Amino acid sequence: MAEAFQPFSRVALIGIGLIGSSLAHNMKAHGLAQHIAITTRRAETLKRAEALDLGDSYHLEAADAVAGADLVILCVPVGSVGAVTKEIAASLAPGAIVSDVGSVKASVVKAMQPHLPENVHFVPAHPIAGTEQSGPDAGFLELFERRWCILTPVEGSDETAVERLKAFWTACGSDVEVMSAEHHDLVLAIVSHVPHLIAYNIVGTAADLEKVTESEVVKFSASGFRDFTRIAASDPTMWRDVFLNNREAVLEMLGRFSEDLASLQRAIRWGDGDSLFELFSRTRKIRREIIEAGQDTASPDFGRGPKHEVKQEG
Ligand SMILES: NC(=O)C1=CN([C@@H]2O[C@H](COP(=O)(O)OP(=O)(O)OC[C@H]3O[C@@H](n4cnc5c(N)ncnc54)[C@H](O)[C@@H]3O)[C@@H](O)[C@H]2O)C=CC1
Ligand SMILES: O=C(O)C(=O)Cc1ccc(O)cc1
Repeated sequence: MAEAFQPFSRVALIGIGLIGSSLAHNMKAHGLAQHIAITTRRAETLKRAEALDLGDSYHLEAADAVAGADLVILCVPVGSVGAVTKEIAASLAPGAIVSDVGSVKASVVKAMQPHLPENVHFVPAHPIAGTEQSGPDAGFLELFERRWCILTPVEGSDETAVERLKAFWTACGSDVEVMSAEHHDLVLAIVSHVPHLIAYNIVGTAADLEKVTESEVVKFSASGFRDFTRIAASDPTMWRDVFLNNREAVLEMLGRFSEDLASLQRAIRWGDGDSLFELFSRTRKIRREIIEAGQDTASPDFGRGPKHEVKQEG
């Protein structure tokens, strides 16, 4: 896998939650970096990262971590990337590759790019791999295996830097695809962001109803509802930032979703079983195609995840 990979001499990970710590596990296991410098806001999280032996050096100042790094990866919520980039800009080494892992891309580019010096290579990235867990304990080596990682190079991005980052993610087990930030945001709105919103909404509605039905909603909830509760347990800060930063695409997809929901409502009202059956058959086929492609859920519920109990941050 990583045989031909030329290791980075120093990789700075800014933020050491689920994604940052999973990257650290990969860099260590596959020898992708000679030195891993870790930085995060809170001393307690940094101490936990050190206890887990995720890196080679630990810094409370992001600027200290990025000094001399040839790869810098921001692994923080998308609402924080602008402020973090501003903080590190003056300490970045000439020629460094600067990347991120944010679930939204156009707003990340807009927030980061103005702060970056001309002599670094900016290549935004998004691994389509995760779980509902967060914090440094949540990461695991296999997270990115056979998952997509999307790169959204900006205009004039250095080709060698893009290829280098592609090789890095490939060495982490990912299949890499390149597209524009805008296209990424539209696609992810429907396959990831709207589904999370639906989960937050249905669990919220059920929780409100619980008061009316005296706890019976949760007590008798079948597996369909339980699957939604896993997704609705995802990190509130991260997902607040996703919706605030992919507003247009999410609203567009929600409009389409609401129309289709209304037509289902009509089919039920008028006893149109054929329409219901046709849709449910189509969707069952999609699920089977996903399983066949080996892209089923990354949830620990499905046998993937850290072997130890996950202690949530904060
Ligand atoms: N959780 C998931 O399933 C996935 C998340 N992502 C993206 O990855 C990024 C990180 O997400 P997770 O690792 O899940 O989050 P997490 O909550 O597990 O970790 C975030 C880390 O960033 C630190 N942090 C927060 N604000 C900071 C700041 N201003 N400066 C320095 N450190 C700061 C936190 O202390 C924590 O260590 C987000 O942008 C998210 O959209 C991408 C793919 C999947
Ligand atoms: O846990 C799940 O079901 C996910 O959908 C994980 C996930 C969350 C956010 C991303 O940007 C990519 C993947």
